[in-house]
Parts: sequence; structure tokens; C-alpha cells
Amino acid sequence: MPLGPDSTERLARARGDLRMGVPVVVGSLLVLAAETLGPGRLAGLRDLGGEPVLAITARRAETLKARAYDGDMARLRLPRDASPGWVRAVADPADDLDRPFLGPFETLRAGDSRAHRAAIHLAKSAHLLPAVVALELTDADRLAAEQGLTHLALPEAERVLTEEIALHEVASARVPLAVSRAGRVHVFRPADGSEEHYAVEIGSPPRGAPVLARLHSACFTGDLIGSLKCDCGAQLQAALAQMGSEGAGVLLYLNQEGRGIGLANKMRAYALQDQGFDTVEANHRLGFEDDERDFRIGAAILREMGFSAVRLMTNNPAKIEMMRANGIDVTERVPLRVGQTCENARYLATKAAKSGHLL
Ligand SMILES: Nc1nc2c(ncn2[C@@H]2O[C@H](COP(=O)(O)OP(=O)(O)OP(=O)(O)O)[C@@H](O)[C@H]2O)c(=O)[nH]1
Ligand SMILES: [Zn+2]
Repeated sequence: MPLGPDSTERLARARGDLRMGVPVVVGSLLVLAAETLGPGRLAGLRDLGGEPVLAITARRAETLKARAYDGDMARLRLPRDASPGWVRAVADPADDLDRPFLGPFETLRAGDSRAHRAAIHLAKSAHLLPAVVALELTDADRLAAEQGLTHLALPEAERVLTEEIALHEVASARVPLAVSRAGRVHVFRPADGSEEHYAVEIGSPPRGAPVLARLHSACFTGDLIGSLKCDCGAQLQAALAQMGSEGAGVLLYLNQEGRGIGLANKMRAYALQDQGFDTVEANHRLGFEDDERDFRIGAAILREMGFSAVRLMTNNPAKIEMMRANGIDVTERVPLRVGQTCENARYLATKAAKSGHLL
């Protein structure tokens, strides 16, 4: 009787384990997230012998001046006396400026880094810092079974990078809005156990024609508490207002806070911005790419709702490209130029200069 978890379900479990500081096994590698590593688990890992490493992204390695021989990532040998505090200091740039002498780091060159890479992506998808402590095991099956650890075969773990987006609508209801009485909120649930996303439908846009659409990524600070550091709240309101005045539209509210790195990491990025780094540099110092969002989600929701063409409200050309690459026709770009403040001028200028945003 197939009651046990399949590989998608084990992936979801592994994300939860890493967040809780519980090790998972990826292929033949025992993995702990750097951010949630505690002294007990580190001692347990040491007891197994072998040569543990701390795997980080090449972005983070660049800041630390560590050599990255594995392309987009690096495996640093874990010093014998490394504490959880040391591991976190390597993973988290918060105190970089106060601790310039963390290294020198010894980086591995030989061996296979695929499981380490998959584990870093797993940590990212759990919205943790992209850094993991990893130990090659001789008998991974036995250890995982004995200790009750989630065990992913390497191809299963690599699915975190390639898995098709599958989601379905769970519920929808009428919600009269200030901009239009004819509002409806739809909730979509991904099959991989990740966060739900929402669609706000205004009026009854015909499915056969291009719909006025906005793909809005969650911004707790801008959307909810009126932060002046970005333009998100004003864009959200302006998009809804235009849909209300045209009588039809669809606003996707995608729970990809902080361009996909999660709110905790976005606040880490904000703290780095207070040290003088711009929004892109801050992401890189944390070990992330400029933008970690998966725009296939937006395309999948539009398709699920029956839309295949949009008039897209955005200043971000990458969104247009990603929609087209995922089978959604963008018949028009509708600029959304609102919400400029003294506080976000540098942020918007950086997005224009480094991320190709149209002003
Ligand atoms: N990592 C990071 N994320 C940020 C920062 N400021 C805002 N964000 C996030 O950036 C995203 C902005 O989303 P959008 O407004 O949909 O996207 P956009 O790429 O700016 O494109 P358009 O607004 O469509 O022109 C939200 O998820 C915010 O939470 C920052 O300094 N660092
Ligand atoms: Zn914002």
C-alpha cells in the first residue's frame, strides 16, 4: 500500500528539516543548513569522522575571497575547531566588515560537487542562507534509516532545480474592493508544498483576449507597512486602481518576498544596505543571485485561469521575457511609474543600472 512519501513529498520534508536544524541525506551526503546548525548536531557529525565541508555559493565565496573551483559554488574545508558560530559567520555577511580575517579558506578541487549544489538549492528553497555543512558518508542508507533522516537520492534532490510548476486553485470568493465592487480572490496551492499564491481578479476579463495583468511579488514592507525603501506599495495600489477604472484585470500576488529570498534574508540585505551596499551587492554578499524568483509560477497561474495573453503592467523587461518564454503572449507593456521617494531613489537607480529596469 503506497502510504509513504514520494520524492516531491520528501523534498518538502527536507526543506522543513533543514529549517529546523535537522540533517538530511542527499545522495551519499549528510547535510545541515549553516544557518540552523546547532552544537549538538555539529558534534554528531564530527563523531562520524571524515572530512566535512562548508558548501557556499560562488557569490559568497567571492566576498570571502575564497577560491571557487566548482563553478557556481565552492566547498570549504571545515576547520577542526570550527564552531556553529564560525559556520554562521562564513554564511552570513552581517559582520563581514568587523571580521575581515575569517579565512584563509582551503577550498576543495577534486571530487563531485553535485550533491552539495543540490543541497544549497534546497537551503535556498527553504528561504535559508545558501550555505550547508556536508559530510560524505560511506553508508548513507543505513545512517538515514537508523536516525530516521529524510533521504533523497541525488536525482530527486536535483528536481528542486528542474521540477515542473504544478499548482491548482484551492478556493475563490467574491471580495468587493475599494477600486471595484467586482473583485474576486483566488488561492493557488503548489503541488510541491511551497507557499500559496493569490490572484485578484477584477471584473470578468474575457479569456480569449489579452488581459490587463500585474505580476506582483510580495513585499511585506512596501505593501503592508508603507516602507519608503521601495516602490512596491504604490505599484500595488496603482495597478489595482487601473484595473478598477478599466473594469477588468488580474493581479497575481506571488509570495516570492524579497525577489525570492524570503523576508528574513531581505532584512539581512537591508542591513547590508545600511552598511553602504546597493540592493544587488547585498544579495550577492548573502550568496544569492540578483533575483531568485521563479516566474514560471506566474505563467502557470495565468494558464490555470484560462489566460494566454496579457497587457503586462511592469517596468521590468525580464518579466516580459520570462512570460514569453513560458508561453504567455505579452501584447503590450503598460508602464507602472509610481511611488518614487527620496528614500528609494538609489534603489530604483540601481535597478535601472544593474537589472535593466525601464525608468
Ligand atoms: N532582495 C531584495 N528584495 C527586495 C528589495 N527591495 C524590494 N525587494 C523585493 O523585490 C520585489 C519587487 O517586486 P516587483 O515589484 O514585482 O518586481 P520588479 O522586478 O521590481 O518589477 P516591476 O515592479 O514589475 O517593474 C519584491 O519581492 C520585494 O520584496 C531589496 O533591497 N532586496
Ligand atoms: Zn518593496
